[in-house]
Amino acid sequence: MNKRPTLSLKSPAKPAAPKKLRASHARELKPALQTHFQTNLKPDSLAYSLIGAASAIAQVKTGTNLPQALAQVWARQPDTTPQARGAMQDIGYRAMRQLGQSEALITLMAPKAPEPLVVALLCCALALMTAPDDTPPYEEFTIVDQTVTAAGGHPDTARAKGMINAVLRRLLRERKALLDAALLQPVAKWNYPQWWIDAVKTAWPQQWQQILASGNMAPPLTLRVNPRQQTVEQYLARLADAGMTATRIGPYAVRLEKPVGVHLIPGFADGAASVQDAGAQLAAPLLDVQNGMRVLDACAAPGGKTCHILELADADVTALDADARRLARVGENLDRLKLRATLKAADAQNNDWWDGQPFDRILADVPCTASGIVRRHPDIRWLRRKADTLQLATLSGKILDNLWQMLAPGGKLLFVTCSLWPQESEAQAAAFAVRHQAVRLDAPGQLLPAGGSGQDHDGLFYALFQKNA
Ligand SMILES: C[S@@+](CC[C@H](N)C(=O)[O-])C[C@H]1O[C@@H](n2cnc3c(N)ncnc32)[C@H](O)[C@@H]1O
Repeated sequence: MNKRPTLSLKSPAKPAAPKKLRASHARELKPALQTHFQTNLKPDSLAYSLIGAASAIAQVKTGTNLPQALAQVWARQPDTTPQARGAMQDIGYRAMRQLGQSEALITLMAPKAPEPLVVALLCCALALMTAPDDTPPYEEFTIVDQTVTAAGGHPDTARAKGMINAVLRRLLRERKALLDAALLQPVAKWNYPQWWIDAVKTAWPQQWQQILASGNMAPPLTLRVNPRQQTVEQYLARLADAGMTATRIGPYAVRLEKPVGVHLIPGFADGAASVQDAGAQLAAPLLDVQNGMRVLDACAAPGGKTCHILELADADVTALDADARRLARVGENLDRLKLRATLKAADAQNNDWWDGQPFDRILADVPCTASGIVRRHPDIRWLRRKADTLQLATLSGKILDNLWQMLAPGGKLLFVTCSLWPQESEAQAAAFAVRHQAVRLDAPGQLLPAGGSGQDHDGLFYALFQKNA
């Protein structure tokens, strides 16, 4: 894998002066009024999925992450079928990827700023009607009709039925003019907050457009084949027998042509394969763990890299995470793969949990802004604030300093982030090397996100250090 994936870039278009949002539209959205309302819409209707997705989007606008917001909707509506969950998830993720454009369209068309759930419902409908590949997943008139039905099925949106109908029908009539006007604003064109666009331009002046665009693509389903159970070739044959087309894109990485639910992945329940991005699969081999070594995975949950380390070597692994609930998922993943590690719920900034025995290898996959994995988590860009970068870089610096004392002479520490911001990644690594006179070994450095038929991975950063013997 190249250090810095290079892709051909078009020269940036001359930026047009952005149109100002009206003050009433620019204000922070209020939380949805009746978040506990249970709809009577039919669970197999698009209207049901639309109002569910809209409720989740309204919660994201108040600071909840999308998976959690969707889980809250499903908990409130226990009748939601697996198909409806899938549809809500799909609509919710599409809405997040196109939020900038949809909000700009609403500003252009709505007479005054609508209530939060109305905006969220419109964002869901507009994301379906303006699908980036020009193939709406439903007939456009069905989307309009079902959105109006959805609005009628919830007290926070019922009074806006007429306005919603008018807005969506106007989009059908005046699509090109409206989109041309909306896309003059960078936030609408790129679908990221302005500070995020500026930060990517500053950090990656040659690649910023490609980076922003790749963050808006739906991610592939990449699997990590468990070499304790079979070779990659054997697993590819198993996939082919199941009628699934897949390509090998890394030493253990296999990308499915069509993503499927985990329950449909051959051998998943028995640990034949796990879901993991191809870039994330570089960590365990880079750490170079040998049988019998003492290894610390200091920020382990949900355990993707812990499990990969144990698939490659019979090591004595301690998996640490500050979040006990997330740590439980490491245990579940280890059980599925029939692997063993010592789990500790503790803070990697402290050493009160440490028995004083040095580790031969330490993996520090530190908490970060996650700006490199936005194609998987399109809500992150709308939830993060600019100041988070500095706060998280300060925390990860403390974690790294604390872990260094636990490393045996001659041992290796792998520092990983899923960030695109140099403050969290290269600048952090360089400062760390100076503070501790750490030897820097060969590692990929910043991997910019890449998708498509060639390389395919998230945006990750790797720096490998060795302690003088
Ligand atoms: C990037 S995720 C780790 C992903 C994991 N290595 C994997 O591959 O599945 C970062 C993790 O750090 C944990 N974390 C945050 N602050 C921490 C701290 N002070 N000490 C230990 N873990 C922490 C979070 O709970 C989160 O699970």
